Amino acid sequence: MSDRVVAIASDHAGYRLKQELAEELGKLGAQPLDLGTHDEESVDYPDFGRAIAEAIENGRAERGVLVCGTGIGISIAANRNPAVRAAPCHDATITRLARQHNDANVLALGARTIGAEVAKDCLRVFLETPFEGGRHERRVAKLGNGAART
Ligand SMILES: O=C(CO)[C@H](O)[C@H](O)COP(=O)(O)O
Repeated sequence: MSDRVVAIASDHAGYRLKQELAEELGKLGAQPLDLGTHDEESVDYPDFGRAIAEAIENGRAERGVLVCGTGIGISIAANRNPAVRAAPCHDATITRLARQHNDANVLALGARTIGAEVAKDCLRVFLETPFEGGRHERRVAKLGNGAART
């Protein structure tokens, strides 16, 4: 993959991991679009889930990466936008399946629940794994999400 814009955002709990993953995105050949937060001062994760969702919806980014303490709250926030299919993931296997079966376009990670190396594995698999299509196409269509397949 090359020159793909990937938006990335976190709350305070995910800030440090988000910084590491933004650097990793560059190493993987993607262009990180950092939508904050920019330090460890306490903030509200819905604001950052929404920011990523808007970047996906308006085409500024092809995919997104979100980090909060657990990956749960920030993925709930992003999934309120119908352009988003955000998947909270904790290892490479579930990340691969989130791409192959669910065509997830946002990866959500928990900085308090997984280590940085596992998070980097998830990121690589998220970027490299194609959607399988076939029977999954029909099911993803029933989710009602309007985002283009990526
Ligand atoms: O994981 C999260 C949401 O799902 C948040 O990062 C977490 O709730 C933040 O907690 P605190 O304000 O105690 O740092």
